[in-house]
Amino acid sequence: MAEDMLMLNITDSAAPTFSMGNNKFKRTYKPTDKWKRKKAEKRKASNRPQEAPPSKQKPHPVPQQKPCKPLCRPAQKEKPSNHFPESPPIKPTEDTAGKEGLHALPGKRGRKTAGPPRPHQRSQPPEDGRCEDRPFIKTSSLFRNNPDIPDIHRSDVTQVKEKVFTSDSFAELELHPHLLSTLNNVLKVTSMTSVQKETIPVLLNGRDAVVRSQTGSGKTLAYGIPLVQSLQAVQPKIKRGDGPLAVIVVPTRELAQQSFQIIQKLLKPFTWIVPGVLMGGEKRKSEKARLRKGINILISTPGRLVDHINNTLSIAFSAVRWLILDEADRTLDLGFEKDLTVILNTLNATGPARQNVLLSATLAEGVTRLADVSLKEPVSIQVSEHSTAVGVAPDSAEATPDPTGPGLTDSFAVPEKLQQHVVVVPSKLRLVCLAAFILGKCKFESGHKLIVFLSSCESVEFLLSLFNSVLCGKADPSAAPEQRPPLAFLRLHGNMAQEERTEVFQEFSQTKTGILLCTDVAARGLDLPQVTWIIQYTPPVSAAEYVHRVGRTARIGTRGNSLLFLTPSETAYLNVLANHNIGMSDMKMEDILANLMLDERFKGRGKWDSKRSSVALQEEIRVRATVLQTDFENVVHANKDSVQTAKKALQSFLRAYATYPASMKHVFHIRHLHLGHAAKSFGLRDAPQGLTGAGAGPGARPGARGGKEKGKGKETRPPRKLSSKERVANLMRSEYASGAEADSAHKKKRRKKKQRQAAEGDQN
Ligand SMILES: Nc1ncnc2c1ncn2[C@@H]1O[C@H](COP(=O)(O)OP(=O)(O)OP(=O)(O)O)[C@@H](O)[C@H]1O
Repeated sequence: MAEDMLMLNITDSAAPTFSMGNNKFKRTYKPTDKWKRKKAEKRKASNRPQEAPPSKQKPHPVPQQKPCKPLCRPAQKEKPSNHFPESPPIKPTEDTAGKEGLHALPGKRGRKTAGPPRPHQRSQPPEDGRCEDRPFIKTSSLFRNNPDIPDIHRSDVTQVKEKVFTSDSFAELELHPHLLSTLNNVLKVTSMTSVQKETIPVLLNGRDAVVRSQTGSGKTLAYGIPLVQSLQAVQPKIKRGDGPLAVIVVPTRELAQQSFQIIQKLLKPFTWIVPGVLMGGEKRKSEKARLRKGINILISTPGRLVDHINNTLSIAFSAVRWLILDEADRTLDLGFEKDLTVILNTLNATGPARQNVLLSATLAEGVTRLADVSLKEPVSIQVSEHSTAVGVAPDSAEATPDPTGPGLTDSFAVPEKLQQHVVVVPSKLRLVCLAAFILGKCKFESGHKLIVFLSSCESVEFLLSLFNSVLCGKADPSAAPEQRPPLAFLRLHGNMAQEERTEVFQEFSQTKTGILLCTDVAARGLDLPQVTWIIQYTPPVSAAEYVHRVGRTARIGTRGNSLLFLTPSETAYLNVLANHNIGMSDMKMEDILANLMLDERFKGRGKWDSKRSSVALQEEIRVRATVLQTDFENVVHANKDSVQTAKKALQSFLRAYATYPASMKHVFHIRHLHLGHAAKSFGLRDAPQGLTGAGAGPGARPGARGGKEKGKGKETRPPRKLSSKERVANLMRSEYASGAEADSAHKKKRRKKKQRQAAEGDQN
C-alpha cells in the first residue's frame, strides 16, 4: 500500500521540518522533480508573496510557495448521527491527482508534503471565516496497480418467469362478505395474484402447503386471507382467552411488524380475534402481559418465541390450528434450526390437528427437510410461466402433492420487470464508485429510493457517517437550492435499538426518496414501496439471498433495478447465480464514475475543461474520483476516533468476508483480498496492522500485500478459521438479530436487566 501512496501538497525544501501548531512533518526534496521546480519558478516570476520558512530552518534555495490561503468550508449544519468531522477542505490538485492516478511521475512514489496548505491546493472560498488547516494531506493512487477487469463470459441464462396477476377476482372465492369488502376497500386489492389464486383454495380446503413464488407477489395475503376466513368462522366464536390459534413465524423484527399490520387490517371486521406480535428488542414484561390477556394470532420471530416458551408460564399452545413459516427457508436454516425445533416440539406436544404452511421465494429441495417432519401430505405450489432450463411447463401454475417433487428446483424466479446489473470494480475504487452511483441517482436524478446492502453493522455505521460528511456535508455552491435534492441517508441493522429500527423502517416506508444503508436484516419480506434501486455493495452469501435482496424492488408487477458490485476476483459469482437461472447485464465502472462530472464539488483544476476529447473527459473523471477519494480519506484521517471507526468497519468487513460458506470459497476467499486496497475502500490510507490479514501469510496471492507493511516489520496474522457456531453467531449478530442472543451490544444490558428483574421478583 505504502508504495502506492502519493502525497499531495508538495513542498520544495530539502528535508525541512515545518511547524504547524503541534505538528511537525518531515519531507525530502528530490532535486529531480522538474515539475515542481518549474511551477515554483513560475510563481517567483509572478512575484507572489513567499511563505516564510520556519524560523529555525534554513531558507531553502528552491522556489517558495504562495502564502497560506485560508482553507475554509462553508458552515454546515451538523448531522446528529455523524461520527466524522465534515469533509476537510484540501483537495488534490488536478496536476497531482491526474498524475498520480494516470501517469504518475517516474520515481515519485511516496512523495510527502508538509506544512501549511500550498497554493496549488484547491480550496473553497472562506464563507464563514472559519479556517481549517489540514497540514498533512496525502492520497494514494486510485487508478494504478489495480487488477484487470476481466471480460465476463457467461452462458445464456433462461430466466424463470412468473406471471404476477390473474384476471380472477377475490369475489370468486367464497369469502365472508366483510372480508371481501376489507380487501377491496381497506387493502385496495380486487384481482388475485397467481400465487393467491393457487394457494387460497388449497388452504381453505384445510391442506398443508409449501408455497414458492417470486418476491413481491402477494404471499402474505395468500396465507392471510384463508387464515382469517377460517378463524372468523370458528364456532363458538373465538375468545381472547383461547390463546393462540395461529402462530406465524418470520425471521426478522421488521417483517414481524409488517405481517402484524396486514393481519390487523384483515381482522378489522372481526374484532373478536386478537392479533399480537412478539419480537426481540421489545419489552418482555409487556409481551408477557399481552400473552396473559390473550393473543389469537401470534406473529413472532423464532428467538423471542422460544424465549417465551421457556420463560412465560401463561403461553399455551393447546389451541393452535395453524402454523405458518414465512420465509421458511430462512427460518428453517442453520441460524434458526434449533429454535424451530423447540417451537415444533412444543406445538406437536400440545396442539390439536394443525394446518402447516411454508412460504418463500426461494424454497428449494432440501430446505423442507425439517418441515417434512411436521407437514402432512403438503401441496406444493409453485407459480412459473416457463423455464426451458428447468423443464417447468409453460404458462402454468403448479400444484403438486409432493414438496420435493419436480416443482421445487433450484431455479429461482425474479420479477420480470426487474433490470439486473453488475459492475466489476477493483477494491480501491469501490467507495468512490458507490458514492458516484448514489450521487448520480439521488442528487442528479429525482424520484429515486435506494437500498444499499452491506455485510456488517459496522460498515453501515461507517458509511452512514462518511457519506453524511462528504456527500451531504458540503453544499454545492454552484447549484440553485431547488436543484439540490437532499441526500437523505438512513440505516438499518441488527445492532440498533429496537425503537430506532422501528422508526427507520417506518420512515423509509413512507419516504419517496432516500438511501437506506442496511445489512441483510432488510433483505427478507419487507414491502417498502417505490424502491427504485437495490445496490448490493457486498455480495450476499447465496443465490437465494441475492433473490431476496433484489426482491425489495420491482414488487407486485412494478419496475425496479438492481446493481451488484463485484471485484475482479469475484466474477465467478455470476456463474453461481446463472446456475439458479439468474442473469444480468453489465454496467461499466467508468460510466458510474462519470456521474462525478455533474458534481462541481469534485472538480479538478480545470486542466481538462478546454479539451473536448474523450481522453480529456476520462482524465477529468479520474481526477474527480481522486478528489472524492481524498475527501473521504481526509475525513477518515481527521482524528483518531474516525480512523478507529474506519478500522473497525474494515475489520468487520473482513470477518464477514471470512464467513462466506464453503461452497462459495472459490469465489469469496479472504486470501483473494488485497488488504491495502480493501482498506482504501474504507478511506484508510494504509492497511492497518493487526487486522484479520488478507493476502498475508502462506498461500497469499502474489502481489497481495497487507500482511507486511513497508518499514513496519509486522505481519498481520492469517485469518483464523471460524467454527460454524462462530459463523452463525456473526450472521445472527449482523443480519437476523431477532432475539436476546443476537445483539451482542445489548447483551450485557439485557443480562443486567434480567438480573435486576429476577431480584425484583419478576415472575412469568
Ligand atoms: N391481489 C393483489 N393486488 C394488488 N396488490 C397486492 C395483491 N396482493 C398483494 N398485494 C401487494 O403486493 C405487495 C407485496 O406483497 P407481499 O409482501 O405479500 O409479497 P411477498 O410475495 O410476500 O414478497 P416477499 O417474497 O418479498 O416476502 C404488498 O404491497 C401487497 O399489498
